[in-house]
Amino acid sequence: MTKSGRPEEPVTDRLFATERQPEDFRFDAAVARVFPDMIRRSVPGYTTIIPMIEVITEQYAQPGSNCYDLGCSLGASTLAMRHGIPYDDCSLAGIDNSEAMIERCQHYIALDDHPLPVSLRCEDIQQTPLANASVTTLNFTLQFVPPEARSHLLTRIAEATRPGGVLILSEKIRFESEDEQATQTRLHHEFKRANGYSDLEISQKRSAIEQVLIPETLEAHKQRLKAAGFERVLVWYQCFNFVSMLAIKAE
Ligand SMILES: Nc1ncnc2c1ncn2[C@@H]1O[C@H](C[S@+](CC[C@H]([NH3+])C(=O)[O-])CC(=O)[O-])[C@@H](O)[C@H]1O
Ligand SMILES: O=C(O)C(=O)Cc1ccccc1
Repeated sequence: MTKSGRPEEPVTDRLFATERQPEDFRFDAAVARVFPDMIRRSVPGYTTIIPMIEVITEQYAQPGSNCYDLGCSLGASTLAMRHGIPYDDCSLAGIDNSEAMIERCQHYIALDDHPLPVSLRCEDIQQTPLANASVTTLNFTLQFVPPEARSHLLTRIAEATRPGGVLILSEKIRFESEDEQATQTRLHHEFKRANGYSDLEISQKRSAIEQVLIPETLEAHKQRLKAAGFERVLVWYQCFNFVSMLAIKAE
């Protein structure tokens, strides 16, 4: 933070640039500090998905409902939702279990001059209470929840969602076909290289996230969302192995 309590100017992600001891990736203070740069240079489509979350929120928010951003990090998706909600009687909550993220997120929310209040909670999304929801966002967060806990969370979200409400679910995915998996992974790595990451950075980050970020197939996501209680699931964005889905509750 600067002396004025504002987050400093964008910081370049060099966390994996020098040789490190293997250690699982965590959303700690070092990651929170470089996060805007890291996610923009690492996730193909992130800079398109954020403004589209605003567009989708505007379409599906319902008056008098609650909107949730689960795994809000520094609040990029939260702010997109805030700007999309066209009613002043909606509530918006951003939830993340990383203290470092929530602390910095408070500053970004405060810097955004907008009348809709945002409540930030440092909580595990697997336990956080959800009710009367119209739009819920999981923008690259479900992938960090243990696979065996994903159905329970999605069922809680579906049950808390009003008729006609939605879940925006963005995920890194894997592919059934070994060939496609190899090609899409290579293209993702080329995207990272084009954004200035070295081979060492790419390979050390890959090892660090291996046990932490568990991708599933698009088919597995679709089936589980339907079993959880969503009527329709569509893919509205894909770039390489990164997709965003819209899961819609029956009217
Ligand atoms: N169980 C959990 N409970 C709460 N938070 C969690 C949990 N597991 C992980 N997180 C949080 O989920 C966030 C995932 S980042 C989201 C980007 C954001 N949505 C964006 O649009 O900028 C995506 C990425 O880094 O690829 C991190 O802040 C974790 O602390
Ligand atoms: O960097 C990667 O290779 C990813 O798959 C995306 C990512 C982005 C931010 C934190 C963890 C993983």
